[in-house]
Amino acid sequence: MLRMKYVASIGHISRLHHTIQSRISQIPIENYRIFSIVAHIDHGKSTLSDRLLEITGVITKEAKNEQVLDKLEVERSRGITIKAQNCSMLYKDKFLLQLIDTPGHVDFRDEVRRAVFAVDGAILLVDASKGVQAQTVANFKMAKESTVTLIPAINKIDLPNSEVDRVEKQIIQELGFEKNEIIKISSKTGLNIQEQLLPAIIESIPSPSGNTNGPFRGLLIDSWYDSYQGVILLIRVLDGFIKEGDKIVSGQTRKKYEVKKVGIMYPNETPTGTLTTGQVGYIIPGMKNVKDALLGDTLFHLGQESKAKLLPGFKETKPMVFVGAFPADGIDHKIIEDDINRLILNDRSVELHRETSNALGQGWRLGFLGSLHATVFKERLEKEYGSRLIICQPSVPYLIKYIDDKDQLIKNPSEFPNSTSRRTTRIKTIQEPYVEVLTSIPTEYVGCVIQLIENNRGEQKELNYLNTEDQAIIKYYLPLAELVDDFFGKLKSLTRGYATLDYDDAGYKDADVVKLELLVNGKSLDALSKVVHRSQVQKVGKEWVKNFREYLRSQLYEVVIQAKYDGKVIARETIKARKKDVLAKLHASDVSRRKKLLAKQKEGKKQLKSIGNIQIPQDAYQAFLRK
Ligand SMILES: Nc1nc2c(ncn2[C@@H]2O[C@H](COP(=O)(O)OP(=O)(O)OP(=O)(O)O)[C@@H](O)[C@H]2O)c(=O)[nH]1
Repeated sequence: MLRMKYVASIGHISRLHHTIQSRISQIPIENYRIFSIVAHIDHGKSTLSDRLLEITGVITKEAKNEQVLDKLEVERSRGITIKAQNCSMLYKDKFLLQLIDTPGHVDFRDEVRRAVFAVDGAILLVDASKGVQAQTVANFKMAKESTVTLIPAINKIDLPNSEVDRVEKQIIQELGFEKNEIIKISSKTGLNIQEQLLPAIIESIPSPSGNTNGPFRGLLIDSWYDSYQGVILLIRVLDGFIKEGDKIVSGQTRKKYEVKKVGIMYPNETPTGTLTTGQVGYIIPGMKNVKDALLGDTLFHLGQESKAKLLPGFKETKPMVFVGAFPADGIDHKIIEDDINRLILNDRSVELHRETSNALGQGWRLGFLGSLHATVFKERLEKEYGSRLIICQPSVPYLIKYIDDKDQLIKNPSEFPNSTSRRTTRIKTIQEPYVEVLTSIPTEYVGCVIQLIENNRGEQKELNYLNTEDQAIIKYYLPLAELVDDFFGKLKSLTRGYATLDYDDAGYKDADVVKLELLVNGKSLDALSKVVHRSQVQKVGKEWVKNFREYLRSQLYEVVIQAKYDGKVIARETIKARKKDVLAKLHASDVSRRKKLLAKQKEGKKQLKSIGNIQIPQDAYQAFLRK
């Protein structure tokens, strides 16, 4: 019975797919639109996507599908979009609207960049209660550079504290739009979306260009791994068409594949058997390794590659925040490694290397795009696999330049050269990564934010007051190490949550940095080493030894905790030995038993000493690192 029901539902699904395909085939390419939504974090992209999906019938209102395109559990629980998703929509059976959703957080800027590269237009969404923010400006500039058509829209106009006129003025004066171009909507209630936003998408965004009869050319926009189907590629067909069974070749890797399945995202994978010029959809090429899917790659029909032009491709994302990770007590190394590898299948920007620490044993060094990316990954690991990890403090890569013009990138602080090796290895300079940051704040906070930037080794570049006069945007250079060290948290608390921030890579600059080590009874705890600026070394060293002492339970032996750099001890704390009275319960006259117990205690001490070890419980590391 159950099986028949299942078969019937499969039949129903395949009829549905067939209907969608025949409906799409009636729509001419002039009525296709490929667009994206870009905005500052939380300004409502995912909510607007939901409304568009509802209006076009992809999802029903009753289904209460909130943030349908945020498919990862952590995206829903944190209410942020991490992985860009795509969905095709049929509007009144006359238009094929193809949306590429984008993540809002700055760590995922490259995903936004890719989406913008792959579309013909974008909706620039601004929250009516918050106005133009750092990421609005950054996204606006990025979209302008790639010459996509922009539709400015003020969202959340239903909010009682919305300031539509003020925000409209900002958009006109700061971003240069005309008053009549700006659309005012509520993604929550749906106000003006069908009446004004959809017509604007259709009227302003150009239809895709491309040679429908030419040799097939596909732009690889995204890829993900499905445990049943393998690697899935999201492509935009630039010329020609692709169908199931076609043999294709990658322009960048020259690897060949046979296309097993072809379809559109509606909102999940929906087979159509073919994709034609101007359509965005997925193909399943039987690719073994997701790393072979180079985003921005051009795909051709096998044998036709010389007849069509290869696109320049996208810049590969580089991990910039590195974290040591070790299995917590009782967790199997192999099991957790499998879990991490499974997660990486779907997050190609994570870098993974094995690493061994004298203090924490066998583990890994993971590279992430930013500190939120690192936190989200850890949360996913815990939520999706229930595994537990000890995560070390994040660090940034340092570039060592040698006299003989060789360069070396150090991603693990424990490998950072100390002063002796600096002299012997003929190092010319050491450089650290910088970012160019945009921060928007209410004007009353300008003074204290500039102070914070200076205290964190930042260098102010520009200060602009938005013409509405209550908002300022500061542009400055900041060492990435400072940004990673909760700079945003400090900025938020200083401005009572009003500050917003966006950053972009600004290359490497010379840095006076040293390796700070934490020693317990003379032995360096490598996993805790940190590279710090010379001006901060005393302060950090003192804090370190004090904090670590708090988390170490008293031991049978005296414990000396030291912070050391360049061969010098700069801070020290001592925990006195805990005396265990082994004779406490003994009767005074029991001399032989007394001697025996004292001898046993002596032997025990000798054994521990011979190991030369102090028992540092793992929760001490965990508590220390969490602080
Ligand atoms: N009142 C009101 N709230 C809205 C509107 N649009 C979005 N919101 C709310 O604003 C919050 C953020 O919305 P999201 O759609 O998650 O924002 P987002 O831009 O996708 O966020 P990221 O994916 O993290 O960049 C949610 O609580 C939404 O319910 C609106 O038009 N009116």
